[in-house]
Amino acid sequence: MTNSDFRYATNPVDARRYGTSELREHFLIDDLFVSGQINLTYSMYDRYIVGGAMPANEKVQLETISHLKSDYFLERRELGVINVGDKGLVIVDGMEYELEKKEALYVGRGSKEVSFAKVGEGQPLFYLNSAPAHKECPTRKVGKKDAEVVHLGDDLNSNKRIINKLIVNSVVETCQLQMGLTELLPGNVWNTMPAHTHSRRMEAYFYFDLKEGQTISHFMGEPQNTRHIFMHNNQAILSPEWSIHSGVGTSNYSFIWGMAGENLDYSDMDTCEPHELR
Ligand SMILES: O=C[C@H](O)[C@@H](O)CC(=O)C(=O)O
Ligand SMILES: [Zn+2]
Repeated sequence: MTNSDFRYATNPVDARRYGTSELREHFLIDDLFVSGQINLTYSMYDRYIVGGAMPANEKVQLETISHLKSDYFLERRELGVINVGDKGLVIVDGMEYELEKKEALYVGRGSKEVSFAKVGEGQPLFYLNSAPAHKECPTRKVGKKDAEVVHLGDDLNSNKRIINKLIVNSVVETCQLQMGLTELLPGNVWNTMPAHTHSRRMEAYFYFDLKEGQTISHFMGEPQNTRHIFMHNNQAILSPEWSIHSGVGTSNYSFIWGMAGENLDYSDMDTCEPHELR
């Protein structure tokens, strides 16, 4: 069963008045993985969809949702899938792609049947991002060895991390989707600091591999007008194009970033230095 939720976009001036519950209601996505279900959030930020697929013993099929008014989900869209659980299968029009934890699959526009399945007893958890697509690009698996890897940060600033660019245009052709996975090394807790905005693209973060009982304070908002949202393991958050997206954990963790919008230029960011934040 494919379930969907809808979010309007918020402008930065209105967002300044939001309290804790409104921030959580508009930006936090906390119900991604439900056994035997696909849960999707359709947002008005570049019509980006964020979701999760958790196959039970039966495979679970990606169905179209009412917001798309399409015959099938990928009629006018592209899809990025990253597995954050045990080994699993993504089946695209009869072709099986086996994904280990932290491996990705790009699924091109026009693919009619997409389903998710277990391999043996393990529980795969497929994190999904989708954006409107103007043309068909070939479906392709991106394993961890195919990633473009960047090392950022250092121990002294508690932000030593590995950026694995998975679904980016130097690795796989896409229309507007970009996705990757960042791993904080033990003892390091800050992601995306110095923070940045990119008004050409929206972004979504999905935090995982956070240890039991720990939390992440995610920072959003205009650089001079920030807010925080406490997040737990396996939760996602929408970042409007005007917002920073950065976080600090009570322990280390990993997260998936996904973006869509005007360009495919990962480095097109406006950086905010730590002392400039308010
Ligand atoms: O626009 C790019 C995204 O925000 C992330 O790739 C940043 C990130 O993973 C990091 O600095 O840790
Ligand atoms: Zn960003």
